[in-house]
Amino acid sequence: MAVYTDITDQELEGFLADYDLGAPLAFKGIAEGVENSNFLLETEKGRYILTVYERRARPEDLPYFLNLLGWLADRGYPSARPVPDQAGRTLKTLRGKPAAIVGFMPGLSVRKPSPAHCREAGEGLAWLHLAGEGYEGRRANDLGQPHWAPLFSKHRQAAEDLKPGLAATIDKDLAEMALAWPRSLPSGTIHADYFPDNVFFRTDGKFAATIDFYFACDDAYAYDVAVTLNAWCFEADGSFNVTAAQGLIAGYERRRPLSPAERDALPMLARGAAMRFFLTRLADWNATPAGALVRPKDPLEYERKLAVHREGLSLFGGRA
Ligand SMILES: Nc1ncnc2c1ncn2[C@@H]1O[C@H](COP(=O)(O)OP(=O)(O)OP(=O)(O)O)[C@@H](O)[C@H]1O
Ligand SMILES: N[C@@H](CCO)C(=O)O
Repeated sequence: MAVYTDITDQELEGFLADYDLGAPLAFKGIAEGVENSNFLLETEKGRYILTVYERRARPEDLPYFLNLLGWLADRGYPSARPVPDQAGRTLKTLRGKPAAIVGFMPGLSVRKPSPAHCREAGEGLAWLHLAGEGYEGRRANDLGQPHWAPLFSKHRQAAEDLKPGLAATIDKDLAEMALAWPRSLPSGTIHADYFPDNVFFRTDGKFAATIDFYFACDDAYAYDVAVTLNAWCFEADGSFNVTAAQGLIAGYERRRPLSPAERDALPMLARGAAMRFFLTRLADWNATPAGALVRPKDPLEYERKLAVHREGLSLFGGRA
């Protein structure tokens, strides 16, 4: 479950009094997600998502995220538009925490994406990159390559506890990545967490919408592709599905062809992207008490993905 903040009927009524949304008809907590508290809200005017921002999202970053959602929606990208109150404000406070209402996006996420889903998701990602061009908000990637070694230094012991010997392997990876990390690829606004649970499809399998922009930042577009390859193209047995990856890239290139430099960089970017999610999962694992209501995600899933990329398996078939 991810409802960390309970909202009473009275609090909801008080909150909605600032808006022009009519009376609430239904209101319920959403179990999915781990970061924030999300509620499905139905009013006389329509369906919405009310989010109370809980942990990782820094309050000073929230205008960046909400303005980005508005920017993308204005350009026809299927992302949830923030709803302003009567004074034009989209970022509000509820129970002393930052909160916002955004439009409800129809569609369903898929648990086990097929190569066809990967192709559609790839196209949705390229569309996002193009729609984000010109957005003036700036946010450095605070989970980008320069931040990995400092983050790992706080959690070395947890890595050793998970798998003896792992800390030294990660140290070596981090040193190699620091030397070889691509630094001059085309960059712009990226999603940075484009996982299957954040992408919705129509019932005919077509891409429908993207949600959860709370890691969005400025970084290389190809790094976003690499995050996506890792999240969508590994099989349950830990193998990398090259067909799904090729489909994802082909879908992406329907809208935004990758340059030769971006293609060449993908194996290293995918290795780094696996490191990023291994590290944040490791940190969460380390910080979550046994028996907590929200189970942290498994860091070892990403340690295995990291190991696959360490072997240098080519994303385009054969070995690199
Ligand atoms: N705009 C939206 N339209 C429809 N459903 C939404 C929308 N935003 C969120 N949801 C629903 O709420 C759930 C949780 O949302 P979200 O992924 O943003 O939460 P989170 O706590 O930030 O999660 P995560 O762990 O993925 O970072 C989604 O799986 C989806 O079911
Ligand atoms: N997508 C992330 C969680 C994001 O909030 C992960 O799988 O580790």
